[in-house]
Amino acid sequence: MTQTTLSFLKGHGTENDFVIVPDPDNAIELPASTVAKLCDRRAGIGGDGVLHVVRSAAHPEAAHLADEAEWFMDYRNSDGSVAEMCGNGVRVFARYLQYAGHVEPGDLAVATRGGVKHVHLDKAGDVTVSMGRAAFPEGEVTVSVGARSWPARNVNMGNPHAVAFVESLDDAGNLYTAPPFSPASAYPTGVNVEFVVDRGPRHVAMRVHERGSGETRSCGTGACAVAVAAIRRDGADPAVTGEPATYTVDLPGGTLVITEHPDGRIDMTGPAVIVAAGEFDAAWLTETAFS
Ligand SMILES: N[C@H](CCC[C@H](N)C(=O)O)C(=O)O
Repeated sequence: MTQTTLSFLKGHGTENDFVIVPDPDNAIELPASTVAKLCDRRAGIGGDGVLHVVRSAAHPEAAHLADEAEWFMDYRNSDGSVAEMCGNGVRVFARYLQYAGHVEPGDLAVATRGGVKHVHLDKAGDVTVSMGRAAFPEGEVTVSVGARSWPARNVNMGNPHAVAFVESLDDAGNLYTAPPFSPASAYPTGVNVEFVVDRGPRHVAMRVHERGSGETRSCGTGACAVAVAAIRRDGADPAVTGEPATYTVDLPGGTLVITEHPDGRIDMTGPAVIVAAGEFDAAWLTETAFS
């Protein structure tokens, strides 16, 4: 019996890693169970999420964006859930498009569930994504670890974030489970929770428990949420000062540089690496058990 294989690649941005599934015509079914299999670090390929690479015109959620962005990043968390946006994912997605010869280095647009993102891609080195503007939903929220709780800043980067400033990153505990938040109504579809400490002027460090993936080594939208929360805590809001504010965000997997402009636009700059390319057995993908 001839085996049918499907291509995949592995990539990461500050060690937030992804299984890349090229599928220009949107022909590969990716239910949550299949995504979880691909992301399983023992029985599968392993990753914090899947970047399903589809031409915008071939995907019902992106066809309306096809004139603006030829490619759609159909992002999934490692538990199979769908998220509106993945900042590290967009950088790796752009690097894949270059690796596959679909784009030349320079400026390109990527369609996402959080809208079209504009990317600047050099031949090698860092990638810059224009992440759009942060929103600050009303209402106080708190996050907890064990018996301790902290007030958190509610920030939306297309996806939801709760940003808590703490004394030590150890205060976050082991982050094996999602930190409880209150009120429950604040995040009806769950939330990415960031714990932040200061490292110096306009320099912070963070850990994150990501919705749908658990603790990751890095979160691009989370780094943006942390930066805009710190900018406002520090009285450096560019809409008030008229000056852009640039913050360095250290994560367990690397460093991202976030700039907020007076008009609210946020740029994120960081690495994006294609690690490997391979093929997996299509039959394995559809088997129900982790045999
Ligand atoms: N887990 C996130 C999506 C991935 C975000 C993160 N990997 C990034 O780089 O922004 C969510 O469910 O909203």
